[in-house]
Amino acid sequence: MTSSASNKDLALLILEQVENSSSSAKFWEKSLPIVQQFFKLESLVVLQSVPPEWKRVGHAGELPKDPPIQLAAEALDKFAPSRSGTWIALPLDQKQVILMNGSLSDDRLQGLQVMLASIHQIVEGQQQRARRIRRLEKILEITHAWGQSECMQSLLEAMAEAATELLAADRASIFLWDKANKMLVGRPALGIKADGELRIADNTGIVGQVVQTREPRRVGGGMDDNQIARKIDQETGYHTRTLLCVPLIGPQGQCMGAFEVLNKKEGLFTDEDEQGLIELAAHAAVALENTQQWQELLSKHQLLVEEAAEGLQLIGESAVIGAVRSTIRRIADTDLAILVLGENGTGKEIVARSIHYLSRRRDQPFIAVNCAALTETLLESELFGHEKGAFTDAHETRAGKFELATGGTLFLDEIGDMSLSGQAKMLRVLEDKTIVRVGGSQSIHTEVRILAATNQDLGKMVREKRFREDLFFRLNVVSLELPPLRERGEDVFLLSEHFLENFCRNMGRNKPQFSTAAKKKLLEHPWPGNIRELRNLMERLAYLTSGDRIEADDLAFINAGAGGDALHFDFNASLADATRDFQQKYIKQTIENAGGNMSKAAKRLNLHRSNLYRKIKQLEMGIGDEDDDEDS
Ligand SMILES: Nc1ncnc2c1ncn2[C@@H]1O[C@H](COP(=O)(O)OP(=O)(O)OP(=O)(O)O)[C@@H](O)[C@H]1O
Repeated sequence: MTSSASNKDLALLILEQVENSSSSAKFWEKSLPIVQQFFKLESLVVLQSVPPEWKRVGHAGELPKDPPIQLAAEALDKFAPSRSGTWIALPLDQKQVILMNGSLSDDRLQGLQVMLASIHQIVEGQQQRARRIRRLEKILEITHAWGQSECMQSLLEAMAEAATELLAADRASIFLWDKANKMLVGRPALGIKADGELRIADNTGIVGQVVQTREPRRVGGGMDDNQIARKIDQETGYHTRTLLCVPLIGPQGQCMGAFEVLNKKEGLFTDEDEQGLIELAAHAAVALENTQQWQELLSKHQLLVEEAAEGLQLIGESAVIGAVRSTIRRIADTDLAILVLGENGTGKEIVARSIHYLSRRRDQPFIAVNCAALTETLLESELFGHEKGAFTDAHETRAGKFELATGGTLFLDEIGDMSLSGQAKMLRVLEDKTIVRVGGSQSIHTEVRILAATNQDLGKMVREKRFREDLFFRLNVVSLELPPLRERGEDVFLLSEHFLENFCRNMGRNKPQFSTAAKKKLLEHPWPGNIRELRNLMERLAYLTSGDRIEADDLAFINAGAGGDALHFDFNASLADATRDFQQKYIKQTIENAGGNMSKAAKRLNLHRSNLYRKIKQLEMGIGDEDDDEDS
């Protein structure tokens, strides 16, 4: 470099090094020799203050054994050049100082300071941006896996590990805020082996301050050291030297706790570390909230499964029901296809549900399809789903029952009513274990357990070629036959008590007792409608009787149910009309059962005799004119 070269030439030369340097150390390595040569200096050293030490960032010329550190400190303190003998100290920013050994006029020194400080600022800015990009890339890489985590403990551990790595710290903990109990729960907890959890009051130490103020805190290196809660250190057996703690702010702006890192491996936590931890904490809060919600959903789901399983009571002490129960227990946890046989209302669906809830599929869906209720075209789309536009009404793509039941159980009720072409499609799916949605072309794998039920004689249907033999064998690996209610003896009474108890509880009334005659009547009835008929009768008794006893006469309409018109409802009628119709029939039947004795009928209906007449008039029944009444 010629002596005529100006400060401007020097600046351009140094700026060139900014472009070509990948780090601040590289920049100084390249630019210090240029400065040294330009000013004919003996040596230069760039020092950075890292309390309580000084770190050498770069040098040119012969490295002095004993650089005048005191001079560097003085220059930094007053933020102006300082001289001592042939040494000059020039502050570059709040932390860095350049020490030069040589002769330099005050004028040239001032020009050099302005130039170096500006270029240093450019270098630092560039380096900061590069570090920020690297940090964000690292955070993205780290946090990618968090979104899929379903286990809180392993998520917290992964977060702590990521923070120690990102900030070159020794340890990290996440404190979740249990606001209701005013506690902070730290996990993973340092030195606490018992359950890996550290519980402290939410106003304790730096963590307490951070959650209360929602402001980050940095402590250590002599500054505010007394604020470190040594009580926690004593408890954990760990010595905290430096600490950085930021709040965990959830997606809705709520403070969920704090993220804390301890003991930076070298020096103190910096502004950039703080920024990095804030960014990491933002991702951590989202992942924690998702995992918390997921776990809440999971436990709610498990609670619902428990409730559903507990609510499924297969009532009955008869030998036949005992045998059904023991078969269910034996086959439930296999994946065998089971065909449940029995008349309508004998409990086929409740048996299928019991099998599902006793199997390892209990946490997965139980999906029931009534094959009789679906037309042939509907059946296919219902079972296998359809693609958008597959037919006129297919406005949306919809998954079929097979897909919805994946992992669980598919119950095909009234399988005997499935058309032959439906049976062929069903057989193909059972064999291939794949379905294709209507209007689609992609094969979708399904993994479901099939349970089927029918009230028809499938063997006879096979012989008459109305049911495919191959499908019959596939569905009928094990068959379970449910006897009609009339063959279950005393079970009728147990079921009656069970249903009546449930209905009365729902209504908030005490369960009435059956008289001996009423019980006899229940046991003698042929129950053509099976358990459903019995259940409906108990519902009506719960609503329509009011005393604490049920007499045989109260059961009058079970006979009517078998043949008469009392049980036939017009389901097109409004509720008001249906109620009126029911009341008319019920009163008429009660009067008949009482042999036309209006006082007896009124007593049975728990009405005053005159009120019964008023009711009859109001319902326009045209019977039992008060004057015609012969009883009393
Ligand atoms: N053993 C039982 N214990 C308690 N409740 C039962 C029992 N069996 C059946 N039920 C109840 O009786 C009603 C009819 O039972 P379910 O629907 O299981 O019969 P189903 O044979 O599937 O009828 P369908 O053939 O009409 O489909 C349901 O309310 C069911 O909960």
